[in-house]
Amino acid sequence: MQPSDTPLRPVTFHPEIPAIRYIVQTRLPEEYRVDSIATVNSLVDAIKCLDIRGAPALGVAGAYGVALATLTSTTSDPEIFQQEVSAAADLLRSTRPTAVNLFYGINRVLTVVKQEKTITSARDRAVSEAENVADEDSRTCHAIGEHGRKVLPLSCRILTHCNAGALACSEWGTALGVIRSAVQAGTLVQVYACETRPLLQGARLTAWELAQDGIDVTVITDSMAASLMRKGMIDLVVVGADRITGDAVFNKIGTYMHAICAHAHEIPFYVAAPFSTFDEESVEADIIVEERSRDEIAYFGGRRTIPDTVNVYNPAFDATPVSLVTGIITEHGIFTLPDDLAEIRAIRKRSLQQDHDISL
Ligand SMILES: CSC[C@@H](O)[C@@H](O)C(=O)COP(=O)(O)O
Repeated sequence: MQPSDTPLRPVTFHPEIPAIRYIVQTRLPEEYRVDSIATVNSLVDAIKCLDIRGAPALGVAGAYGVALATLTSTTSDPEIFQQEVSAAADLLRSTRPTAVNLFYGINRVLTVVKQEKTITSARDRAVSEAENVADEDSRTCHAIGEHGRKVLPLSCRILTHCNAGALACSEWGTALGVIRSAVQAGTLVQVYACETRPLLQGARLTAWELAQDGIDVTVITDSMAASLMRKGMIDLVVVGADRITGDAVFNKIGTYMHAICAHAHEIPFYVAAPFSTFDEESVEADIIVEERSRDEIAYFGGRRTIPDTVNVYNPAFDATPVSLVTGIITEHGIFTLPDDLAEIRAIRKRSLQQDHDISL
């Protein structure tokens, strides 16, 4: 079991080996296991099967993956080296299409690699930029927590969906970061974690994380949420996001249903996400929603639950129109769309410029 006094980091990089270590999230809660991988191909497999998952953690894994590619390349030709690292980045980009943070992390490291003339300097820059992506994400999550906790009443019952916690980030979490910061500041919080069909990230991961921290958490099935709201048992909803376009928030399938129910019951619905989750120049229709395998729905606990001849539709995410979102809690404060679009654009432009300046 994870020692309780160290921050929970689901993915870490060990350039001296070189290897990426990660908490095998598909094994939780039965087993807390940390595995090690030494190739980009193994990282691709770990991402595809959701051993590593959650938007910001995918960004960190993508960044580490590109850094790993620089260290595992055996060529001494700088041109071939650049080609190999770019091919590894393409492979990592092909793993999951919806969470924009994955592309953000990969591109940050690839950009610095491309600026270097020698293999040695490219490796050094890649390793330190990948660590920057991870460290920035953990600072960002703490800032999101600080901004978010201020909107919570002193005692509240919060509904969340999927896992937007430390396991989905570098540490602390986005939605669960808000909860952790609130608890730390003395707010009395009771969390209802929706189990999150079909892969149960809420039941397996959110419940595990919060229980580890001694935070009051109760798991409910996804279909119970509306009824709890109607009974006055929920004060607000906080979820994470995989991508935020100018008009919609993409998050785990089922999120939209909670947003509609919250709206019907006049319950605030917050999204907690870093700026790296914004894709504000796109709109909902531009985004590819990942469709996952039939077996994730057709089997439960190893047993078949659907006749073989019957179709299954398994989109991993849904889109919630921004009109249903009370506020987007970020590291720079709380925003609403479309009202704050210009400000979001300006902040994004400034931080992209900063990244550029730092990397030159
Ligand atoms: C801070 S994580 C936000 C989202 O990535 C999370 O809510 C989610 O939908 C994760 O989906 P997953 O398919 O488990 O990667």
